[in-house]
Amino acid sequence: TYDYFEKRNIPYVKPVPFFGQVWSFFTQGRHAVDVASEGYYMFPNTRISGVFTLRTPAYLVHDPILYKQMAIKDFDHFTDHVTELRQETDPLLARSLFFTNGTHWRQHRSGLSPAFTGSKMRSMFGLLAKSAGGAMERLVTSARNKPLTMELRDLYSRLGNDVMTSISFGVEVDSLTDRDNEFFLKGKRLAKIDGLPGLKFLMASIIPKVFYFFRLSIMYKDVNEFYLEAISRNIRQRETNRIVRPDFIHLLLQARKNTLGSEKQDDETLQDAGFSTAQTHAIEQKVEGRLSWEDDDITGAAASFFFGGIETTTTLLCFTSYELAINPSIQDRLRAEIDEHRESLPDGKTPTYEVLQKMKYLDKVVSESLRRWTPFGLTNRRCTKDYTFTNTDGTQITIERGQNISIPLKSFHLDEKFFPDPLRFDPERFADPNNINQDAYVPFGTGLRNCIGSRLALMQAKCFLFYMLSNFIIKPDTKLTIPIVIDETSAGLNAKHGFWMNLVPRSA
Ligand code: HEM
Repeated sequence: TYDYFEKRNIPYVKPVPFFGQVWSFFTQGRHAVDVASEGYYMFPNTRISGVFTLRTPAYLVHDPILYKQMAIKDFDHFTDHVTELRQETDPLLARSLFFTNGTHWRQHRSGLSPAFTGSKMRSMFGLLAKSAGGAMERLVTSARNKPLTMELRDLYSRLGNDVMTSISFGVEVDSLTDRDNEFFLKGKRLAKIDGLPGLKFLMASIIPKVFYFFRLSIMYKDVNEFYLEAISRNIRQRETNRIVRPDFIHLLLQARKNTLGSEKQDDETLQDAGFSTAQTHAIEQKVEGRLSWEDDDITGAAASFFFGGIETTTTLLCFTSYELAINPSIQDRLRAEIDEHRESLPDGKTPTYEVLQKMKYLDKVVSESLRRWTPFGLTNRRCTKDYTFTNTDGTQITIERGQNISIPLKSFHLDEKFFPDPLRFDPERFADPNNINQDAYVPFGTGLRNCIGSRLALMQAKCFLFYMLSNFIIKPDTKLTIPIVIDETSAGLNAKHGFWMNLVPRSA
């Protein structure tokens, strides 16, 4: 078994007998993404390297151009993600986009894509700005002109939960005041990727076959039951009372009735959500049949927005706030841009989709934050059809059907051959987009299976930052560790000791 890569002349990380790389995951006290990407730094002169998970060989892509080819031109060889979940044990996540494969994924993705276009995002923006603006007003009131000491992951995950509950499920909650409301508590358990669920998520990604065989589940049973019941109830109410609300449930009900279209013309003229927006690829022509969008499919889709969207967007906001707190000149410059644009707003405070897109410095700050602190540092593909390519030394390599492939997005972003002085936070890298290596800059992945929610994530992060800097100056609290210490036990990217900040009201 362990001579697999030797025979193929592919450099590989030497395995610990029987455990392979899984041993390092549990013994090295390093973050899972760094352990999985270790071959990237060991073998700088190859397009791909090998690794063993238990006794099974798997690949790590080193060359962003190879990733791009696999994800676009040769997509048919790599249509799947590696994870396999059972609907009996994980009824929500097994139906969600990230975890479905094959024909079901094609039907699901082509059905959902029209719900994420720029024009749909703009029409949802009102709900988002209302939820975030209301929360910000309550925060300002509670500050009573004095600095608030807050842990920002808690704050942003509350705001994010409320926004997603509103735009996904059509329910308005206030998790700043009603701190233990059921939607927040369940949403937090749904989006949780540290502790036990994080460990299970890692297992499902690293050793998917073992995970499947033992019928393990990622999600808590009570969370599945809560959402399946809440969404079915919500759909029945809408259908009985003919309620129309510009949110995801509405769009998915349109998909069910086959009436969800895209406003192509509008989308062509609409400015995109930012430099980092993941490009849309058409897969429609390759889809056989349509998904019937049962209630459980609609719930599964909405749950995947929580699972894929809340932690990642919260991470983006936390690390951006951290950088702004320790780089006051960047914060001042961003605040000046926000103030300038706020003056042009009809009510002088509520941002619009269009105004956010006009803010160039905001876009640079967010783009750089996604590079420096990649929220989703490693993605994967499963080879669905044998694939041959040429390595840097001229040898032909064939990846066989069924093999797993990891793609180290974080390593691309922190590689000095693509981004000089990579650990420095410097929004000016994005001053001229032509200077950015766009194959290596992939915070939302690339190709037909890239992140479907990039517009929503950017729009939400920019809206929250707009409100935060309009109302507060973000300063490090004494409890904040500088430089930040990463929590190596979390499956996502998190600070070990929290994001403790002082929010100083600007009116103080
Ligand atoms: C800053 C925030 C976010 C980051 C950095 C991020 C990043 C990513 C990445 C890297 C992937 C994998 C792409 C690939 O394999 O090529 C992905 C997939 C996905 N993301 Fe996001 N994401 C974010 C926010 C969101 C939001 C807000 C949503 C939903 C509303 C979302 C929904 C999804 C889904 C459903 C997939 C699976 C797509 C598929 O398999 O077809 N993400 N995301």
